[in-house]
Amino acid sequence: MTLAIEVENLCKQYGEHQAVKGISFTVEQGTLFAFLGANGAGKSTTIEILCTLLKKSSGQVTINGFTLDASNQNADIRKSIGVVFQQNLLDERLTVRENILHRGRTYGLSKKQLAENYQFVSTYLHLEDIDKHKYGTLSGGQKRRADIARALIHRPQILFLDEPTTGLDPQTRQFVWQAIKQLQLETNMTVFLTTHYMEEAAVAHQVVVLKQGKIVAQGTPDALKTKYTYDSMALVFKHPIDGVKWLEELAIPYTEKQNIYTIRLDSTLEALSLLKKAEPLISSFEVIKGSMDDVFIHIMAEEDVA
Ligand SMILES: Nc1ncnc2c1ncn2[C@@H]1O[C@H](COP(=O)(O)OP(=O)(O)OP(=O)(O)O)[C@@H](O)[C@H]1O
Repeated sequence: MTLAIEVENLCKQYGEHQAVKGISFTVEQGTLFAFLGANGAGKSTTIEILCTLLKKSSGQVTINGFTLDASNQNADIRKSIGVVFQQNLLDERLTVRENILHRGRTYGLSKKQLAENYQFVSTYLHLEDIDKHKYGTLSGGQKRRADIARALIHRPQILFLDEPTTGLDPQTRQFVWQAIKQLQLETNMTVFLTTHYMEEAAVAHQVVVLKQGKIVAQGTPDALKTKYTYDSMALVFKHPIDGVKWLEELAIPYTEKQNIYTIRLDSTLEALSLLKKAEPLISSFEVIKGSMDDVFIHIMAEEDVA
């Protein structure tokens, strides 16, 4: 196992305010890593430190084997990463192609290499239809594609994405997200992502949840779901009175809302045996899997960390 990112006891102080309070985690090379937290949890601060844009107050960070803030190693880190921020950074007056090629030249890529890399990013981000358009004239989704392409032009080993799909309509969001996932899978690139969309975090290899500058949960999406959520089944009875009697006879705890009775399951399979028994009584049912949304809501509702 090769580690792309190692963070140990990282702290960041803004004057009196401690935004990041001694966090430690690692990211395996070639994986999709989701860094979650409510607004103000310290995600952007952490990303900016890892990307060499902000000085840490203390702690150790290693990116692609280079030590942050060690002599001359920040330049090596910068060459080995690509970053997409929440705000757009490209020049509005230049075309998409001009912007991206200009960026590539700053890495000292040869003409041939630049052309090859442009072809590579264009394939994943589908730039064909926008590459001659001025960046300033593009829609939000088109800009995002160009932003990601710019971050990839030097073929970095790690791509940092700070809320890459925020503000996009659902269709565009899905398009951008598919491109990111495809890239990660096919090129074995490490993707470090912050997002407020839990369905994106649900496909990550590893998730870290930050709250008020501290890590409050981490693990695979499945492990987090097992720990913080449960599956349930919603039942609609033909006659609610009979349904309630049945639930009470079997001592099954339930909640009721608008004549929909929800019960907790130990596993989705438990639904099968219950449904066999309940079949004559019910008019419909739904088995509901615990989701990453539930995980996030549960963690955020827990006692505040000191
Ligand atoms: N330059 C700064 N000076 C002082 N405080 C700052 C600065 N930047 C961020 N903060 C504070 O540090 C904390 C963490 O902010 P940060 O932007 O890292 O959070 P975040 O998790 O990325 O939030 P969001 O999801 O809203 O982007 C917040 O309380 C914020 O107000």
